[in-house]
Amino acid sequence: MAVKGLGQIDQQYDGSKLRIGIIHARWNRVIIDALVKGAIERMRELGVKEENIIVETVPGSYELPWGTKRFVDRQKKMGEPLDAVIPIGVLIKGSTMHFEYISDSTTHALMKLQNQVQLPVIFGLLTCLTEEQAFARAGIDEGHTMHNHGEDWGAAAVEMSVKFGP
Ligand SMILES: O=Nc1c(NC[C@H](O)[C@H](O)[C@H](O)CO)[nH]c(=O)[nH]c1=O
Repeated sequence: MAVKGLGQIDQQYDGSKLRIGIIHARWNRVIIDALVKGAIERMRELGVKEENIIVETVPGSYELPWGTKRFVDRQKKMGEPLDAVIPIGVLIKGSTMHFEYISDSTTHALMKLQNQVQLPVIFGLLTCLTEEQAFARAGIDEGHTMHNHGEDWGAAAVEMSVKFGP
């Protein structure tokens, strides 16, 4: 069994009554698309209906906190409230401190957002030092050395919604 990662799901939660949002950044798009696909596939396996998985995008990871808040508010206003939301972004270290500042500020903002929106906000931010690390965590590196972390995020969204929903 994998030492790291979600390992065994402790039980199959029924996602058939859930509506879950995914909001993803558009930087590092090939990796993003694999993560989003993994999250959707896992949620579909857990019974979440295709029409109840709503996908939105923002320019980059730094826009995820504000975009997520407005996304949740908009869905509520439309009468189609979300049970959980999965912000997804891929930050890859460059030659400046940009990576550190966005990673740290966005992580804290997403954590705090849960209390503001009173919903599970799943942590879907990959903060990688190299492209290889990012490809591996999206399950699309040469040797498929790791599972697609998007699957974990989809499973976490369903579990948190079912266990701790209203
Ligand atoms: O710089 N690298 C990255 C990045 N920068 C853009 C930033 O998130 C934001 O969109 C702009 O600063 C405008 O506010 N956004 C990412 O998602 N991944 C990166 O690796």
